[in-house]
Amino acid sequence: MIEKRETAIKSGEKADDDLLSLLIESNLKLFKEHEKLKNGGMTTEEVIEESLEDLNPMIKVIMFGTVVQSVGGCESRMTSNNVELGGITYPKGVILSLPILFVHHDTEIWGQDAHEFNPERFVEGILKATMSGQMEFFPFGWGPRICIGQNFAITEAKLCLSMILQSFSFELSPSYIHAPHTIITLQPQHGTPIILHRF
Ligand code: HEM
Repeated sequence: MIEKRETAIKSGEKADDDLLSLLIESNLKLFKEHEKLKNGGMTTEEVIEESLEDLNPMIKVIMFGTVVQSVGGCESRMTSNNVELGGITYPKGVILSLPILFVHHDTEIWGQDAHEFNPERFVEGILKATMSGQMEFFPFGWGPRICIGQNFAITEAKLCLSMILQSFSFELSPSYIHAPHTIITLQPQHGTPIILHRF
């Protein structure tokens, strides 16, 4: 199956709209730059082996998420007819997306301390944390295209933090530079150097 699809993609045929073709296409691109390819190419086994071993699992997840969002997202997020939302009429063909970062920092929703890291605002639940009492916190998106990794990501974060906190206390290193930026999710541009103290 892999060989058949690879031949089709290499000969310029439009790839099928499914996961296998997306993976083969991105693998072909990656392996074009791979040294081994210059020495006669790779077997299907090597492609499978390499794609499983060489690719950092997190990069695979991000690539997949990005591909799914850019390929599938545009079709499902585009207005198919004129629609009215919040008093504004959008014509057919407009791509709508949720400005998560802006909504999460809106002082009209969260109050004057919207820009402060204050997890205690959620102490009585998410609805009570907003001025409107409405659901306006959606870090993983919402609706049918909500992040499929939500439960995994939350469990992983809780697990990692609780394992670290069992053995270490930690503080932010003075070398930390506060420069958050967004690549799908909000990230520290220069990393987050921390100093660990073993108990
Ligand atoms: C803190 C970690 C994460 C955050 C904040 C996050 C956030 C998001 C957001 C905002 C979306 C877009 C939802 C939408 O379009 O409405 C999304 C989609 C997606 N995420 Fe995540 N995500 C995280 C971790 C993960 C993990 C660990 C995985 C996989 C194991 C993952 C897989 C995906 C996939 C496949 C989609 C596309 C879903 C679709 O369009 O149907 N994410 N994520």
